[in-house]
Amino acid sequence: MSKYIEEYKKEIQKSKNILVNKKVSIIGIPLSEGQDLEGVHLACDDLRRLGLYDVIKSVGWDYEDVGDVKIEKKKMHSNEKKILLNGNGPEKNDQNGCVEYEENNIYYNDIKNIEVIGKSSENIFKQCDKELKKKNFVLNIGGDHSIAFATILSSVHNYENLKLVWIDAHGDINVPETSPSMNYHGMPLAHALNLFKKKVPYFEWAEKLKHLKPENVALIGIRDVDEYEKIIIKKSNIHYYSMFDIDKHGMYNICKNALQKIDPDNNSPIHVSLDIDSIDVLYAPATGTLAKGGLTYREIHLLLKMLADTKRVVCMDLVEYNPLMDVKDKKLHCDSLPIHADATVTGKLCLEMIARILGNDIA
Ligand SMILES: NC(=[NH2+])NCCC[C@H](N)C(=O)O
Repeated sequence: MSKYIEEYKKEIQKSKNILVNKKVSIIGIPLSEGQDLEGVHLACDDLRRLGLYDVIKSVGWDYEDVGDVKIEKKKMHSNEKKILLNGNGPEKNDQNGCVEYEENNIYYNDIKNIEVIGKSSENIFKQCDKELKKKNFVLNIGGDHSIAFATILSSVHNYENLKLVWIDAHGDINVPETSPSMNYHGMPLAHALNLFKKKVPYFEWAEKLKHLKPENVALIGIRDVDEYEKIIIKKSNIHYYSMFDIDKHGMYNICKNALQKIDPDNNSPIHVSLDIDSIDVLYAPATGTLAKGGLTYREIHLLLKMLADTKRVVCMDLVEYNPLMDVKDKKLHCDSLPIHADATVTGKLCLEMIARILGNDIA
């Protein structure tokens, strides 16, 4: 065995996860209002059906499924236009008990479905906070990437010095002024970094909470980034690694470098936010914003294994899997996890990745 591999193995043997119990809290978050397609809200139930519990048990972990977070429905407002057209502070309640936002420049008024997202995010934050306090490994199954604002703030709230590894084809770091779609799932990283210039309706609950610091963030896998997003990424002081960087240096070196940058002392808790669209269409066809040239099966597994080897991952989001878009898979000889025989391609990959972040090794 080469010296390289021996050294790596020695290094990881030293560490032990003292941060979490060997128990996974599963939180289903069927929020799909951050983007335009139907189906992403079905992911958590789909993974439960395909063998989520057996997979977790088979890699030596216990689990507690706390069910799905309540997704708030949009209320009927007495003056609907007022709420969407004006972006103004919560001034008064209408007869349905709804907050109205009156005209001024304090609030963003045009982010799509922001009432549902803002109110549901408060529920996500609370549920996540409760599970993190149990010192379990918290697994948040989306839903679209909108869920990450609340899950990350919850991790930041519970773990001092939290580091974030965001794995994605996209930056998700648009601010409303630069967003081409006005879909919130393209903005949660910017929001968590507190880059928004105005307030966001229905997110008042988060205003006093600690936000992320850019030096604690590594963004890995980007390849479909909007014009202005590129500028935001460069100016923001986060550490970022595009597919070109991965091609050039290899995933092993990229992961080592990213961890070294965000956590030079190797002792901080890590939150992983994993968007399924980081992975190539070939291995993960079931997602709404597909981008060619993504991570290979080997690369994503290597990355997750190396993160698991830190023994400091305390929370993971798995987002943007849309079961309605998935395709049939065939059983292979090497399939060893207890995954249901009718699992589809992306669904099966999601379960394999969950096994990997919990420390299950590929031979
Ligand atoms: N989480 C995702 N899939 N994000 C895709 C974002 C696409 C685009 N950049 C936007 O802001 O609308």
